[in-house]
Amino acid sequence: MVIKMKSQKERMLAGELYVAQDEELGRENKRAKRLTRLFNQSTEEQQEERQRLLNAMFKQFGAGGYVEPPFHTDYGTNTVIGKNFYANYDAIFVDCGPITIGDNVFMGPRVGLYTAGHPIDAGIRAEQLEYGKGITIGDDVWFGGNVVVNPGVTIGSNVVIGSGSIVTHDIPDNVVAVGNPCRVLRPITQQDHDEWAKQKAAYYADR
Ligand SMILES: CC(=O)SCCNC(=O)CCNC(=O)[C@H](O)C(C)(C)COP(=O)(O)OP(=O)(O)OC[C@H]1O[C@@H](n2cnc3c(N)ncnc32)[C@H](O)[C@@H]1OP(=O)(O)O
Repeated sequence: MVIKMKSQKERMLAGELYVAQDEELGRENKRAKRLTRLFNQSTEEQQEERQRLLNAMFKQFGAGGYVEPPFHTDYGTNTVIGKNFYANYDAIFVDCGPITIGDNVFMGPRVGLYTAGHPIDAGIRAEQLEYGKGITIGDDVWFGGNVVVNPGVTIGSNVVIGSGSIVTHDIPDNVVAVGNPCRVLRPITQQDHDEWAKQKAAYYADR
């Protein structure tokens, strides 16, 4: 009987300890570095080229999406992004674990999705063993600037995460959440809808 050893990539995506100094992972990391370098060096006149690079970079990049350079990611191939995505400058997606982002997600500048973790034990950490835990984000989420999302976190749908938040635990649907550690500030209600519908009506009446 032949017992197939799991690859470091398989271990990584399964959330198990793995070693990143590996041929397959090195190749995929190099590919991401090349694509992000080309993307980050592109100009505002090269929108078609930017879209091509974004489509090549991620496992899936939904229609109508845009990323403002500079952008950085470890692999890109472990990240699935829904429709109408927007990330402002300096987003960093460390996708050692899978990153899944729904539709209509907006990110302010300097948002970090960090799936990677290293052992708390210093001796084992120095042996280069590490792990990734996936991050999942629902539909209709707006992140303020400088938000950090930690490994293993799930954020629901129809959520606003305030600027500067460090999201260490799951966040449910239909809330504004803020702070370090990020906690639910309040629900998003019909009153929010009515207030913003009033402002929208005033905008269109004024054009
Ligand atoms: C796609 C892009 O490029 S976006 C551009 C970047 N923009 C940003 O980063 C702005 C993000 N906006 C925010 O963080 C806003 O504060 C929002 C949307 C979370 C505000 O939500 P609101 O429900 O209107 O909250 P409001 O401003 O009334 O504040 C309520 C309380 O929460 C606190 N609070 C609001 N935002 C934050 C925050 N980011 N971190 C910590 N506390 C906060 C307020 O201080 C206030 O506390 P208090 O009651 O003790 O005074």
